[in-house]
Amino acid sequence: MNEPRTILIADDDRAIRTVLSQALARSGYQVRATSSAATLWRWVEDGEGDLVITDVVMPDENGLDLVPRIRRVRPELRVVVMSAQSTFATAVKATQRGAFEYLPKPFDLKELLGVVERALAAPAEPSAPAEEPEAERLPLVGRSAAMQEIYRTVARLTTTDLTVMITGESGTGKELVARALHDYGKRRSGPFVAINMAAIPRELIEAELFGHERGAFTGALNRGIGRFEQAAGGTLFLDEIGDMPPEAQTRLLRVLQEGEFTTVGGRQAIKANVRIVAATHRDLRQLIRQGLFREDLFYRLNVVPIRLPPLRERIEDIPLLARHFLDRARASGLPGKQLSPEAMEALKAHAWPGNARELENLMRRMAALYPQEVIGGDAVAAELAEAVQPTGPDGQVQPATLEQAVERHLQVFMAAHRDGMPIRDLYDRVLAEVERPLLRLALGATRGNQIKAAAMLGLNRNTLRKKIRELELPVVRGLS
Ligand SMILES: Nc1ncnc2c1ncn2[C@@H]1O[C@H](COP(=O)(O)OP(=O)(O)OP(=O)(O)O)[C@@H](O)[C@H]1O
Repeated sequence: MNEPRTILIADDDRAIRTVLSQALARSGYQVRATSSAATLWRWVEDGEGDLVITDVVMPDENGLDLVPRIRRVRPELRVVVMSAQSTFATAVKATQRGAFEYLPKPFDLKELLGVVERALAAPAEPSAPAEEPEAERLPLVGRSAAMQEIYRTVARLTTTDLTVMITGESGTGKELVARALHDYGKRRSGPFVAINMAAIPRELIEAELFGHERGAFTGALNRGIGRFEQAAGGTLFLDEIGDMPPEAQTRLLRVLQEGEFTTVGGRQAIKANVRIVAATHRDLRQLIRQGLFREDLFYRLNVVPIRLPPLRERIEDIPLLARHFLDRARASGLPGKQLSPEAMEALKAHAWPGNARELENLMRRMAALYPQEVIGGDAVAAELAEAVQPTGPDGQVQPATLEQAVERHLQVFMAAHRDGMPIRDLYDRVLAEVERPLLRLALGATRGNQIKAAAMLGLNRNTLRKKIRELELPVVRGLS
């Protein structure tokens, strides 16, 4: 039988040491656990252990500082870093200093066991810790679970050249993530070149991307260098890839398959030397179904998908982001401002259809225009109420979905009651607000036929009757 593998754990939290030790022992590993970085270091120097799991903040030393030292004396020894300080900086530092994996706390034990298994099975590769870019001033802000997952993915991708597809609504930070992938990746000394498919006339996209020869089309007076060539040695960011015209898609697919391209009107193949990061706010799978996007190109681009969640799905990030944007506004010369707790609540209650960009714009506007140093809740509520809402061709406000429409109404309602009477029975009242028009419309569509209306709604007939009574809906006689 194989010798059991030994895992060294360093964490100053006794509960975590116990939980980890028990779980690992149950899985057949030998475990040694300590609360201090110094003891861990001694074990490592003595040649003990097959894997290290270490916390970041320990009383005597920072676990992240240990990682490169461990990698230097024991290059074969894998290190897993876990941290409650779940910022982008920690994830990037851990990876760049040579950690095998980074796990934000709290983590799932099953996930940890999976990581341990992978770490022990991975072939030993001596790695020189990369020289570190300044990780403290990292641009990505937010500590929600969703953002932590993104930090981990981005951190892992800094050591590869894999193609990445970033999806997310407008303003969620797609370009920022693309830049982070470049700035902290292997190609950071090369150029970062961005091209937005939606911003360039369709007939010029191929020439923009691949360059053109003199006389290739009307107006091509000289040879033009394309973005592929400009980005050589660096990263090419293809923004709004869903808007790429079909011919350009075919050409791009060929480049991805063959690793080389020709300019428009040219014949000589040029080697492509770019890392591709693509982004879109559109649903590419739907575009594929509609025949507007090539499925084979999608699979070539979607090697590592990163989905950026809308801001309303990570409300806990709003305070951090709001402060970050106010700090940035101050750094750019605007007066420094703070947000009152009520202002913060008002920000958290907003639906942010424009995501982080909308929040950034609001913070800049308030920093520039609001006279007091502390911004109050009323001021934020007033600004948000005035925020431009998406309008249709007839100038009517058009919330994108029923959920958004309901949310918007509820926000106004809540804001109006913030300082006044306590709200009661909200749940029933809101449901009644939705039920009333729903039943009215179903009855209208079936010309008052309750049997048909019940079938349409998927309700039992008696339930529908009861609801009609409760909601005091008018019954159209003679038709049911
Ligand atoms: N997590 C974040 N931390 C800090 N700033 C952010 C974050 N997310 C977005 N921002 C800021 O919000 C603004 C919009 O981000 P960005 O331009 O990257 O969005 P996008 O998804 O590419 O938008 P679009 O699809 O409209 O091009 C930028 O100024 C960016 O710096």
